[in-house]
Amino acid sequence: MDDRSLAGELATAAGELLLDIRANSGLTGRALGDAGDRRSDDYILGRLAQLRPDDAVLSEESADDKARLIAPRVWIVDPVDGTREYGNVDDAGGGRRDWAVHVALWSSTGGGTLIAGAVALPALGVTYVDDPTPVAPTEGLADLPRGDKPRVVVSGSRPPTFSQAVADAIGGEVLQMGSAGAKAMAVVRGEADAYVHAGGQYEWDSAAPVAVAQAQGLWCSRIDGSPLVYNQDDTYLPDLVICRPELRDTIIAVTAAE
Ligand SMILES: Nc1ncnc2c1ncn2[C@@H]1O[C@H](COP(=O)(O)O)[C@@H](OP(=O)(O)O)[C@H]1O
Ligand SMILES: [Mg+2]
Repeated sequence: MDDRSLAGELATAAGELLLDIRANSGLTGRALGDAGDRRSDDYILGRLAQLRPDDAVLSEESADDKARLIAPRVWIVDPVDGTREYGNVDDAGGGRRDWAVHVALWSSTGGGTLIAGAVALPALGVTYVDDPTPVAPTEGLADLPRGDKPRVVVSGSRPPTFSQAVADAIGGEVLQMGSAGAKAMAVVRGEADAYVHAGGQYEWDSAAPVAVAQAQGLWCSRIDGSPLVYNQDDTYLPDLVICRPELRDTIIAVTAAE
């Protein structure tokens, strides 16, 4: 199986596991988030060990083996992105939909680049991979259908200070949503036009979403316009912009000034 298909299959299967735990474990909140993180991590890393035994792995939920710094190929995994939203479950076993599973593959070729990625949105039953085939505009992740105004999606719990300034610059509005993967896929799905973040994040929060968004021709960078660089010793990668390419200059003029 090629790397893209494997990324997609692992993210999808981990998402199904997470839905099952959410519906049947009786857990909620933090305990559900912890159980989901652990089970999804065990599943994805177990499968990678079987199917790609020579590759290194960086995962939010496993100890960081620094052997990855000299490895030619590194899988960058977030077993549950939007853990807080995943744990937010209602009595019917449903709940919030803005959480994701991230599986990306980094290669040292050409100075280091993302060569595959998949973002599953299990609560919506969809998985996006780094495929250039255009994604048809799709509603269903945002609570409200979009109107005429461009939309900027930001963190619900830690929105950047410049959120409104970015929205004003493009004549748009701010929409809060959980999960970096869900927000990036909201841009891929056409439910939003830009995702901006600042103030803290790690490589696993953005690697797979960026691999998918880049394949769709979206602009992805740090808020100062510089490239996002992965598989670093320090995995802290605190800010990003993912947007429609025609909005890039206007948005980065605002975010770079912060
Ligand atoms: N200031 C910050 N510092 C560290 N991580 C942050 C952060 N803001 C957001 N994140 C991480 O980015 C992901 C998306 O956050 P948000 O939903 O707020 O947009 C979450 O990942 P996890 O759910 O995998 O922990 C969250 O922990
Ligand atoms: Mg995350």
